[in-house]
Amino acid sequence: MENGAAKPVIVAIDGPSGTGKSSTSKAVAAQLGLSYLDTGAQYRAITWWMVTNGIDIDDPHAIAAAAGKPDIVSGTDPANPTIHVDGTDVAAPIRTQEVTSKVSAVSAVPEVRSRITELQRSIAAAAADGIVVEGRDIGTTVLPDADLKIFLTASPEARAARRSGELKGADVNATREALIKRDAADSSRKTSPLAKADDAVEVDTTELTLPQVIECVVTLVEEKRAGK
Ligand SMILES: Nc1ncnc2c1ncn2[C@@H]1O[C@H](COP(=O)(O)OP(=O)(O)O)[C@@H](O)[C@H]1O
Ligand SMILES: Nc1ccn([C@@H]2O[C@H](COP(=O)(O)OP(=O)(O)O)[C@@H](O)[C@H]2O)c(=O)n1
Repeated sequence: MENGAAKPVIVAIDGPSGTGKSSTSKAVAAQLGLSYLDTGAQYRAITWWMVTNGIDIDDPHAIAAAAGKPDIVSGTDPANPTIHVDGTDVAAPIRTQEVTSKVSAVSAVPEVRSRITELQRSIAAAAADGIVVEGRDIGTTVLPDADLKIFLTASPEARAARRSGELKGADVNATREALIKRDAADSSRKTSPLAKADDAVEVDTTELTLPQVIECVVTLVEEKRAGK
């Protein structure tokens, strides 16, 4: 692209839980003036709706039949990301232990994935200045033509320590076991599992501070933009 208005840049950031996807993506988007989409919040929101409406989480047919019902709206300002279901602000209830323990089962259902994937693609297409989209299958399935794909990793110990620091007083071992179980479910599902895209840049954040990870990703985006 010639000098002038920059082409919208699409950045995909994937990886397991606690690797720093949300914190990194929000900060990178804010620094570069891009939109931000937390796709995990969308899967949590549809899971919250299923739980609230008494759908049997152990019955994939019941989940599939209901997948089209909730209206899920994501706000993409990195300074104030929002998530609403049928007009209700669900930012807090989607983070409960109950939703966290059920989200992998709901998000494994193909009808749920196709519904949410379509929503994600339309949000990305509407982002005039570009967007940072974080999740599990963004580089592989949702936005395979993204300008830059990052795959964040970290040791299970580091991830559990970060998460239990957030859930004040949570036992690190129990948190670690729950993370490992959720990663295994997310990585082994048939439809669009958690996976690194072949052309993604892998960044191991175990020994890095959050500002170091942010700087690394900002530099990679700027290099991509300069190379266009
Ligand atoms: N490199 C890092 N070093 C230390 N703590 C981090 C790092 N990256 C993220 N964190 C912290 O770990 C927690 C989980 O990060 P988050 O961005 O929510 O991860 P994810 O979205 O991958 O689950 C947050 O409290 C965040 O501040
Ligand atoms: N693109 C995505 C994002 C999340 N998910 C699902 O949603 C769950 C919650 O994602 P999240 O990003 O909020 O999880 P945390 O890493 O923040 O704990 C994951 O464990 C996956 O089951 C998915 O299937 N695909």
